Amino acid sequence: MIASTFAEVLSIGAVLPFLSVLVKPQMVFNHPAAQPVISALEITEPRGLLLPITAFFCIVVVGATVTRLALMLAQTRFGAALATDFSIAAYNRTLFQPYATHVSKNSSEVIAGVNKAGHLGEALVTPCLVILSSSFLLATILALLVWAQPIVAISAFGGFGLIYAGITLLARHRLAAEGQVINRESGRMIKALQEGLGGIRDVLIDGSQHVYTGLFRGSVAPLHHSSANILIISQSPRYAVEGLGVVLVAIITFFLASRGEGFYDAIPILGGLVVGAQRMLPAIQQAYSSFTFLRGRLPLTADALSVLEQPLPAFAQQPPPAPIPFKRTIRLDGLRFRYTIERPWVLDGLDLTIKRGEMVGFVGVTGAGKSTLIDIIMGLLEPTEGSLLVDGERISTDNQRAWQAHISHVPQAIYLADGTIAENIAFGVLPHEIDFGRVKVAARMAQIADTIEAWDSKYDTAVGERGVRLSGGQRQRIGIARALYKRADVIILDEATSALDNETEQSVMAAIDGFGAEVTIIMIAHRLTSLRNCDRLVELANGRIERIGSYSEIVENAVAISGH
Ligand SMILES: Nc1ncnc2c1ncn2[C@@H]1O[C@H](COP(=O)(O)OP(=O)(O)OP(=O)(O)O)[C@@H](O)[C@H]1O
Repeated sequence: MIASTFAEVLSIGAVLPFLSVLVKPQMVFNHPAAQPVISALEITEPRGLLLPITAFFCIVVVGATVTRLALMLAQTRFGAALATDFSIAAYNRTLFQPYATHVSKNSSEVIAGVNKAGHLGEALVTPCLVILSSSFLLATILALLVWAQPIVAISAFGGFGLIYAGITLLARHRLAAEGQVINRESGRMIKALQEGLGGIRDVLIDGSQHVYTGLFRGSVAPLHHSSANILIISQSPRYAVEGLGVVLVAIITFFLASRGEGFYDAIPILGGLVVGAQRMLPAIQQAYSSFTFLRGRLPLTADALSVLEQPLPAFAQQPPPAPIPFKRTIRLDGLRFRYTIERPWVLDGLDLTIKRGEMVGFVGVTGAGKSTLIDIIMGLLEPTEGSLLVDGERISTDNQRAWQAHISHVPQAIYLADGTIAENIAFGVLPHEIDFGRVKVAARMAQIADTIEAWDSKYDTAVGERGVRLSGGQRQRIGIARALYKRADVIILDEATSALDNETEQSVMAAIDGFGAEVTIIMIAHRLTSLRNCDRLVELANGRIERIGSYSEIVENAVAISGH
């Protein structure tokens, strides 16, 4: 920045001797400061100065241009590097938020937050850098011009400054309002996109494309309108100032030329002013437009900073912890849970002990709290009151990671990544670290190996984005194979076999049951027959344990439990 400013100032300063040599060569030839150059270059007459001074002037101008370019490059690269860091930090911090935070937010809100953080570079850092470097350059050039021609410089640039200050003052409320619109509508735009594309099957069947296009238009139109307004506010003074600049040069020329020393004497000063203005006006404009951009993106910046301020738990910076010992029991002790203080208790005083190696099924009518309970057992949600104990040790934020290292979770809806079958079974493992032997064993146990091995590319077959090429039952078996690949000793199945036919379900369950006393299995299933291999069934009702018994004991009441 200093080098660029120095080069700019030098190029403006070089105008004076250059034009002086053109109009008053004799005076420069006799000037004491020119003597060392004259004797070094062995110049004998005034006109001989023309070539060296022209060359010097050109070199200085080229040098100034190159340093300006270098400064612009450095600023842009720096902004881009920071934007990358901000995006990664925002995504990382968001991923590390507790599950309770995630369930309390709309996913489009979360995506919009991470997205906004990615724009921090262009909305905050680059404008600040531009304002800083432009102000430094402006102050230096102005000091030089004031030193050379105080009255002319102050009146000319004071006029320009007043125009910018006036417009800034007038437009400040408008800018703030447009900034609010941009911030609000950029979030809504993501929401409209997500809802339309997320529910594409229903959109196609219902023919409701125009509804979602309308929603999208409702946010995109004000978003672009406000961005355009900010652009107009930031660009409009340029035209006024450019026009005024020409008028000012004409007036100053008139006064300098009519001062008596004649027009020729005024040319070097005028040249200096014109070059000074040519450098200063873009710098003022840049600083001003960066300021308006910064001002207009202030609400967005505030939102983005709040994403970056999300706390990182201590374990985020530590290597994965070793699993805590689990040899005997998982115990729920006076467990109560509610999502927020305003909401009713979902679980209201549960006491239960699950022995290692046991297969326990949870049943209960819809909304009874089964999913909430397994989220607590998995250490995703913290009990509001009471505790979850593993071998007598209370699970809290400090050791939840070490407990989760034991667990594999198979949800009803399996998320499939856009990768190969092997990558989806060894989910979260880098491709070069996948143990293919283990992938095959897991696939065989999940009753999906025959299907996969019948495909041309076998385990390297690509799964389309979100697994559209697989049937519901195939997806569930991939999910089960994924849990088996992890070789966890606690497997939690949440409606994980609902899309399988009875026969496949029984083969999968028999394979899982075959793990014996090493593996503890906790299951939820609406179809009671899915739970027939369980050692015990626990029936939840109104947030409490209604009954505990064997499959045959509970199944007598099957109709009442399932609510069907
Ligand atoms: N994120 C949440 N925020 C607030 N309340 C919730 C949330 N998730 C679930 N609930 C409420 O908690 C209660 C228990 O829900 P939960 O999903 O645990 O029941 P469930 O027995 O698993 O039901 P289902 O069999 O339908 O899956 C319900 O009343 C539900 O409305």
